[in-house]
Amino acid sequence: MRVALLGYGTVGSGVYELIQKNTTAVKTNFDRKLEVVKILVKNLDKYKSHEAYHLFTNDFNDLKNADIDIAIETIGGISPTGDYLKHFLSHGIPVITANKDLIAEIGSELIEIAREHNTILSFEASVGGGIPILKPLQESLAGNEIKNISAVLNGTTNYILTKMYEDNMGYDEALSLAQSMGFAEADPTSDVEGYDAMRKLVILSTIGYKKHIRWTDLPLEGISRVTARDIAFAKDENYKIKLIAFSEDMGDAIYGTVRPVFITQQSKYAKIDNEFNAVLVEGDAVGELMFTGKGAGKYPTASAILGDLMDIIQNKKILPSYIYQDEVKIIKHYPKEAKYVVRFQAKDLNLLAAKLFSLFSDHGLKLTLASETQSLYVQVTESNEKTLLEKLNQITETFNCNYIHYLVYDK
Ligand SMILES: NC(=O)C1=CN([C@@H]2O[C@H](COP(=O)(O)OP(=O)(O)OC[C@H]3O[C@@H](n4cnc5c(N)ncnc54)[C@H](OP(=O)(O)O)[C@@H]3O)[C@@H](O)[C@H]2O)C=CC1
Ligand SMILES: N[C@@H](CC=O)C(=O)O
Ligand code: NA
Repeated sequence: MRVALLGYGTVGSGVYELIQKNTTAVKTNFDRKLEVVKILVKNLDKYKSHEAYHLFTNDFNDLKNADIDIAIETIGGISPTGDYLKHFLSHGIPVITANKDLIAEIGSELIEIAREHNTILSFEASVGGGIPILKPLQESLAGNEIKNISAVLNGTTNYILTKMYEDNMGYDEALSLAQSMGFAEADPTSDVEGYDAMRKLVILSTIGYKKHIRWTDLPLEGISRVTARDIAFAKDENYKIKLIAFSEDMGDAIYGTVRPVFITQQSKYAKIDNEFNAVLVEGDAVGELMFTGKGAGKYPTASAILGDLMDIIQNKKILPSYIYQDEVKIIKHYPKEAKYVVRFQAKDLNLLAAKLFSLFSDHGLKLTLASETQSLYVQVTESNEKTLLEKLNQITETFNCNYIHYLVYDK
């Protein structure tokens, strides 16, 4: 089995090492010889002292002209990667990718090309890093109607929030650390603004509900507006803040979101820290299942790619059920009554507090003043998100202030 490796960064180098490590086992167990025959990178000079320098190239034509049985893509991004993948698939060559950006954007098109050319596209590494989740969702849970999916899906932001909470580390320092450990995307905006988690949620939801959702259609908030003071407030009140991805199939519509939420210490996510991810799936037959493990990093991600590789070696030909269907109706607000924490920043906090009491007369409010940051934290009991936002917007019109509202997530 002649493997072409596209990309040799955090994930690609991990894949290369794991292939070397498993060559004997693959020979013994499957009677196949695994061999990396080409490695595509951008900057060839970086690899001059690599023991396998002769395999490296920065010219895709070298891969086109080589005799290749499997392509593994760990470059990332949409272009030129999308064209590379189309080339392999349209020549009947199986492709494994860790690229969630590409799958969320053109996964359906790529799978159609694979189907037409009787080959495979697999992408277990694209969601939840090392956690086996796509295969269990599609194959092991095939007898279930999937009701909802909720998850911590981004290692970088979970790492940042953990370090800010546990060690009082600053946001920038925590992000730099996550980058140095290879968790973050080339452009970490994808991580911190929630795009990465949203793309993963959409991949999970498309496979789980068999309804395609565009990742740009769902409401999204990352962690860039979460302050150290918010985290301190959460700690004082016995909560934690997590970036949660959540979707629910409501029959004729889908609710889906990525947003920072408050969770209690009893939450299933309370101990999912650092680069760990967790995916909670509810099926009508099986009930709730939780999958957890390292969602980012060199070896966990390479592990998922090796899993896909073993399936291809064994000639398993199950394509992910990642297909476009009719337009799906999207619900924009959280569909259940819930508690919220709102943080306001305003000049006159006393006047703001008075206005809040008059507006929320029917709800138990708990107010906490944080005058050192000119903020007021307001805990609102059972509320409908749409109504809550109408009231909050009324306040921002009256006062010169801004706010962030956190759902208190009950899983
Ligand atoms: N890091 C992680 O924990 C995880 C990453 N992923 C996904 O895996 C993929 C790779 O991520 P990661 O390994 O972290 O990224 P890196 O930035 O560490 O590595 C990217 C690699 O791709 C090469 N490359 C970049 N652009 C080109 C190009 N135009 N042509 C040829 N080669 C190119 C780079 O070459 P050079 O070395 O010369 O610069 C480098 O070797 C992404 O899709 C990411 O989202 C998925 C799960 C987890
Ligand atoms: N940047 C991603 C890497 C894995 O997908 C993350 O932090 O989770
Ligand atoms: Na995975």
